[in-house]
Amino acid sequence: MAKKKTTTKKKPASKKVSLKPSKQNTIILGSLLILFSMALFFSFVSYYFTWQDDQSLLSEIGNRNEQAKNLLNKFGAAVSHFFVYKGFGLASLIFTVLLCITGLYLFLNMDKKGLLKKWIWGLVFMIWISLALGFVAETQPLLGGLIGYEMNDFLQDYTGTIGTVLILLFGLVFILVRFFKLTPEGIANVFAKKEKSAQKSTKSTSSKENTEEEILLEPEDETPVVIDTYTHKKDIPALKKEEPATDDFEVTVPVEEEEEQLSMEVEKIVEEKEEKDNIADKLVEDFGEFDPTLELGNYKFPTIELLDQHGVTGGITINQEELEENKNKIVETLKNYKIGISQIKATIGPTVTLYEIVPEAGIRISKIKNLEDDIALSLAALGIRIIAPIPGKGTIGIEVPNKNASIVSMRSVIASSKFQKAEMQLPIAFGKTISNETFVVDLAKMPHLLMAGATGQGKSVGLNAVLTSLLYKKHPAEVKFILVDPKKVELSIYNKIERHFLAKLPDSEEAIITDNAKVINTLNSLCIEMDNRYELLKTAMVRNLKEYNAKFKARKLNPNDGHKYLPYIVLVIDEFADLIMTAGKEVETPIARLAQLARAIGIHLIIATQRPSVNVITGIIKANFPARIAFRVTSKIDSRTILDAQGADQLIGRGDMLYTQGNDVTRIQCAFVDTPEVDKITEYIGSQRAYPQAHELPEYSGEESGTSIDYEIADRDAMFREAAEVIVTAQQGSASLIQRKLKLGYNRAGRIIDQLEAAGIVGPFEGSKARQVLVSDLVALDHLLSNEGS
Ligand SMILES: Nc1ncnc2c1ncn2[C@@H]1O[C@H](COP(=O)(O)OP(=O)(O)OP(=O)(O)O)[C@@H](O)[C@H]1O
Repeated sequence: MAKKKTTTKKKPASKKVSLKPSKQNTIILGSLLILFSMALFFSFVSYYFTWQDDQSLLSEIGNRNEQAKNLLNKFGAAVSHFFVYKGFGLASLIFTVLLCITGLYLFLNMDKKGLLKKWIWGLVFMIWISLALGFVAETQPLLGGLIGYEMNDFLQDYTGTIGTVLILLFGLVFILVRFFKLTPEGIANVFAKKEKSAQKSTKSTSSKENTEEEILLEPEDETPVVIDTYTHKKDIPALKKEEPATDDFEVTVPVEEEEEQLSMEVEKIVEEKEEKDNIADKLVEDFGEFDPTLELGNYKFPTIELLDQHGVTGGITINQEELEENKNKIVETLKNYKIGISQIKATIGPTVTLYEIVPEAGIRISKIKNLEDDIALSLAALGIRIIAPIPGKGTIGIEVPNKNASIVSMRSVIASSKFQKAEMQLPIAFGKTISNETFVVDLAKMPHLLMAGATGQGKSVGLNAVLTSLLYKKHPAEVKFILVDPKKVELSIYNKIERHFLAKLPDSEEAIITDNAKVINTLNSLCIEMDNRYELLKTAMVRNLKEYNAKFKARKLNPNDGHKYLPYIVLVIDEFADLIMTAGKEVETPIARLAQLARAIGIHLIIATQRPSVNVITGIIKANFPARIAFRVTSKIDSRTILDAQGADQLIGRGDMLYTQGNDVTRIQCAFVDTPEVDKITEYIGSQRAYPQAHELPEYSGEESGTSIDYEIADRDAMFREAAEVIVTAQQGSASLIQRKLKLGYNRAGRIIDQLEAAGIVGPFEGSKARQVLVSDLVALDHLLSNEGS
């Protein structure tokens, strides 16, 4: 089984300081309230019988020798005096009921949503009852209490007796309508029902009488007698059947139906709540939503100051002369070929200026397209690209490189509001488009990216731009990188963020993979991770990682069932051609598999190559990488291989690139981020508190270690014997165990495992599972090894 790491699981969610009382405390508080309400109830009730006796005692409440008659003695007399006499009178009993209900809610830990409503209604009742009693029993202050008396007095002074009665009536109507949900129709229905039932009873008595009559008439006949009353042929049964006594049915049946309809009552449906959701709600209520970033709660995102401005402070400087000159040259060249222009417009970008022309009516577009080289010649400029027509605009675009291209700094695109406000899962700021807009795309939507271009045209800078964008937007808990760098130097700067952002195989020492053999293991391990994640998604009944994580955050997935917060995994392969050349199918198959299936579970691939030939970017790779970036290439064929369109051969290099995600091709100037800047960012992140180790991928021992080679006994490792003993004692055939126990490197431990297999001590390689140990104990091992020599 794949080793499951539970770094996220360990997060002590309960660490969060909660101001809410604990469950025990609410139970205690609940029971206290219930008992207190009972005490009040008994006090109030007995106060009505003892108040006169206890009246004099109230002034000497502190005197221990005096005894009150109230059931709860002086306490009862005092609180009752306060609540009943000075308060709401008889209605104070409602207060004790409310207290008791509140206590029950707390004691049984019930959903407190309805409680507030009960209190509000309780208060309304108390006020109304005490006012009503204050009004009808003005001379009995104990019934309405001081509040009822005063309210009544106040109302009488201002509205008179009739006004007070009307106000009381309004209160009553309000209570009946809002609390008891009574409506005039409802009342009418009740009356109608009563009338009907009265009618029914009279009818049944009258019909009883009828039947009695009939019975009297025909005492021995049990068949419907009504027919007989009409036909008077009671003794001919055949006639009874022939004559459909329709009149009789009409009279008797419909009346009953009508009665049924009128008295129908619709019962309210009580919706059942899902048990699981309830628990989740409660957990969220108690601890808040699960926060994956909690373990590195103090993590600070890199600041914008770490990035350089590269000498660009303002926008692009426009050279009017150059603009005018280029415009004239374009118009002239076209005129030479008898192409008239009715309109021309220029859009200045960071590296190229787009001249949009509207040709005169009747000019063929293909004619202009064919003049690409002629225009380039007359402008004496490289990298002219003609877009005829510009999709969706009805114009023809001629892109002419600026004489002084301005650098698009990473700082400017990171600081742009478009990137800062991007509500994307994995936002990437690539650079700026030809119209100087920041170009931001979501890697999660791509869902995989292919970058190609001749050497030295800005691929590595492009990769750094992608990684930097993610570092600026994502917390270490949310995304993990797997970096493959056969060139060994390009991505090594990211070593510093190993324990924050990188993921690696459990046994590998280096987080950045430079060895092609290890790439195969990593890819296969990623496939295992993919399968595991799909399994988790399936049990969670969600369709993608976003939904899964949202459900996990809402505490609807139980970590004890293996659920955990799943970070995005971005696999970056810097030199893909090199990998395909050395490993071929072995890497192509897992890459294709990942590319086909991994989008839903948050694994995204970015592969870069400087050799965009068809044997590197094969059909199967291309089919699964709809998002592609082409930096400058040397031939039209290469451009076609990457983009399925030409144009990349006409780029000017230095980060000038074409991006496509399906049909449209967008020209972008890639943002420039230099190695020292990346160094500063990784240093900034790396110096902060990190996870104990890099994110671990599922264990996958490469198949190459499984090929059983016949090792000579003499060639065995010096630690062979110790390793065999460790394996046999633990009865677990894994290289990592040897590594840990004997403190060996991964490669050496792997070799020893091979030798153990050759010696018949462990079984063959079994994918992600540990190998079987074939020797049961140390005695058997001793026996086996001593017999080998002979
Ligand atoms: N976006 C850019 N803006 C300005 N200059 C750039 C940009 N991208 C690249 N350059 C220039 O081009 C040089 C080469 O870039 P980079 O190292 O990215 O090329 P590469 O395609 O990765 O080459 P290789 O394949 O050999 O690694 C950089 O040192 C830089 O001077």
